[in-house]
Amino acid sequence: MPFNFKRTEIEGLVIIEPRVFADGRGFFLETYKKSDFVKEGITEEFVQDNHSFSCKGVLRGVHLQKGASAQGKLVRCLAGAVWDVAVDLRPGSATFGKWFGIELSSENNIMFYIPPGFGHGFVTLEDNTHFLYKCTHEYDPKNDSGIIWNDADLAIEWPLTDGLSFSDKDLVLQSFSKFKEGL
Ligand SMILES: Cc1cn([C@H]2C[C@H](O)[C@@H](COP(=O)(O)OP(=O)(O)O[C@H]3O[C@H](C)C(=O)[C@H](O)[C@H]3O)O2)c(=O)[nH]c1=O
Repeated sequence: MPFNFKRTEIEGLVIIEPRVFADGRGFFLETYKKSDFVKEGITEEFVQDNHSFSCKGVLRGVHLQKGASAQGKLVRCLAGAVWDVAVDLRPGSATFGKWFGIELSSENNIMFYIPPGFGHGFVTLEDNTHFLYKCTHEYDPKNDSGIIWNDADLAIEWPLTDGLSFSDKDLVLQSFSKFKEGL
């Protein structure tokens, strides 16, 4: 089996450890295989691939697309390292408002599947971090939404909190309570 799939305490989140084939030249690994992922229950079709590059201390998120534009994401770090966070924002979920964080890096090659309905964000732990991810819905800015990174109710434990850089948009994202009002 080229992938080791591990579940978390939040239903739907999947940690994926690819099998690394190392040899004298370097290594080879598969980053996605439909048949294995469908067997694991990750049946959504991926329709868009994204790539972001950041220096250390960049925090992107917490973002999601609303309604029918909700995106599932299969994320990984090609170079560098991130602390990646998924927040359960699925109305009616037993873990609504709960978050899960994991370090993804070019060292550990770990991938992370985040189903539609979750907020997603990460903070980069190293310079020259290249973050790649597959999405199950195309970009739909009309349905872009998010929650401020340091919302007290979500209480996400970010490993870096000082000297961070943000987009202007991320600095004025709504609170979790405001987000809930809109549901
Ligand atoms: C997401 C996206 C953005 N853009 C354009 C819109 C902006 O002009 C520019 C930068 O977008 P933004 O500042 O929203 O990029 P991030 O802050 O990295 O946003 C992402 O960060 C978190 C971690 C996510 O999980 C989402 O995929 C996404 O929200 O790229 C596009 O053209 N297509 C896209 O799919």
